Amino acid sequence: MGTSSFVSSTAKRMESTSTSASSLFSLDKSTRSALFQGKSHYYYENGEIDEDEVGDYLSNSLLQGMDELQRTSSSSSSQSALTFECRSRRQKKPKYVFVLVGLPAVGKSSTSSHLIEYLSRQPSTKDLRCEVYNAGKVRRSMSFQNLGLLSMRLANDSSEDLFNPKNHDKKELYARITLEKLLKDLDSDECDVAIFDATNSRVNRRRFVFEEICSYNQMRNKKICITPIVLQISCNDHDFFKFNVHNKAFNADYYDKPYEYAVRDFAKRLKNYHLQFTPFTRREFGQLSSLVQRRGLDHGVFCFNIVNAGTVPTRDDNFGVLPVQKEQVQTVINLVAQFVEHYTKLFGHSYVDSVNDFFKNEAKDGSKYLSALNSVINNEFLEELQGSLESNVEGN
Ligand SMILES: Nc1ncnc2c1ncn2[C@@H]1O[C@H](COP(=O)(O)OP(=O)(O)O)[C@@H](O)[C@H]1O
Ligand SMILES: O=P(O)(O)OC[C@H]1O[C@@](CO)(OP(=O)(O)O)[C@@H](O)[C@@H]1O
Repeated sequence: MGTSSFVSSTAKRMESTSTSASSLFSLDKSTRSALFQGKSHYYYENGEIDEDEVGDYLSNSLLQGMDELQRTSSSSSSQSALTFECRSRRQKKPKYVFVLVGLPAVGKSSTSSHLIEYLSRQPSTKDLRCEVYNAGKVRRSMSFQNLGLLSMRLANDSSEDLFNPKNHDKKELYARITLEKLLKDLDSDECDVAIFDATNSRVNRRRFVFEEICSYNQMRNKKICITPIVLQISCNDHDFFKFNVHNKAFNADYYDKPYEYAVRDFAKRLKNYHLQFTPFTRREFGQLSSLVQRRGLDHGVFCFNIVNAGTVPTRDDNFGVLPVQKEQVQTVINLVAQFVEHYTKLFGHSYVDSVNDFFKNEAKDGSKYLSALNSVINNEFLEELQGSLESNVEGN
C-alpha cells in the first residue's frame, strides 16, 4: 500500500456508503466533556443503546461536507461562523487517541507497545510522545492504594468477581478514571498519542469514549484537537490464544497465585467477556462518524484491525474519514496504516516464533504447563466461548 493510498481509497469507500441521520444520542447534550469536567454522569445511566434506532449511518455527505468546510475556510471573503471555526482550528495541535477494542488476551497491550516502538522509529513521528493508558493497570494500582497488599489479592479474588456482567458499573469506573487521566495528560501537553488500552467490549462504552472526545474537541479554548482511531485486535488462532492465556497467568493479577488457579480464574474472566463483547464493525464506525459530524467539529476518525498478529489480511476492514485539516493528520494515519499492513513482518513473526517455541519446549520438557493449560483452555472451552460470542453478536 502506498503512503497516500490508504486515505484516498478510504475516501472513495466512504463516498459510496449509504446514509441516514440519527437523533437518538444526546444531540442536545452539553458540548462540554462531562468526564473532563470531572462531573461525569455515566453513559450507562442513559440505558441501553438500541443500535437499530440509530439508523444507517455513513453520511454520504460527510466527505463532501468536509470538502465544503475546507473550501469555506480558505475563502477570505466568507465571514461565517463556520469560517471562524475552521480558522481557529487551524491553530490547534493535532493529537491522537487510539481506542483499543478486543477481548482479553488477544494482544492489545503487546500491540500497543509495538505501535509506540514503530512510531518512535519513523522520522516524522519519532518526537511524538506516546503513552498507554491501561484500565487494568489503573484497577490494580487503585486497589493497591486503597487496601495495600490485601486488595492486591482481592483484585483477583473470584469472590469479587469484577468481570461478572452484574458488576459492570464497578468495572466501568476504572475505565472512566483511565480515560479521564488520558484526556488530562493530552490537555496538559504531556502526551501526543494516547492509547486507551481496555477491552472496550461494548457499543455503549465505545460511544461514551467518542462522546468524550467530541466534547473535548468542541471546547473552544483548547489548544489541541483529538483524532480518534479505533484499533481492534482479534485472535482466533487456538495456539496463539493458548500461548497468550499462558502468559496472562503470570501477570500482576496473579502474582501470588499458582499457575493452574490463574489459568482457571482467567478462563472465568474470558467466559464473562465473551458474553458481553460485540466486535467493532463498519456499521458502528458509520454511527460514530455520524456522531463526530453531528457534534460539529470533525477531526477525522479511523478504524484499523489486526487479526492473529497480522497473519490475516484486514485491508478491507480498515477505513477512515479525513479531517478538515487533513495534512496534519495524514502522515500519522498513513504510518499507522503501514504499521497495520506490515505488522506480521514487523512484529508478528517473532511472536509466532515464540508461540512455536513454547509448544516445542513444552513437548520437550514434559509439559510443565501444557497439561494444566489444556485441561482448561481446551477445544470444548474454546467452542463454548465462540458460541457465546456468536449468540451475543446475534442478540445485538
Ligand atoms: N502481538 C503479540 N506480540 C507479542 N506477544 C504477544 C502478542 N499478542 C499476545 N502476546 C503474548 O500474550 C500475552 C497476552 O497478550 P496481551 O497483549 O497482554 O493481551 P491483551 O492486552 O489483549 O489482554 C502477552 O503477555 C504476550 O506474551
Ligand atoms: O473495562 P474493560 O474495557 O473491560 O477493560 C479493562 C479490563 O481489561 C483487562 C482484561 O483482562 O485488561 P488487561 O488484560 O490489560 O489487564 C482487565 O484487567 C481490565 O480490568
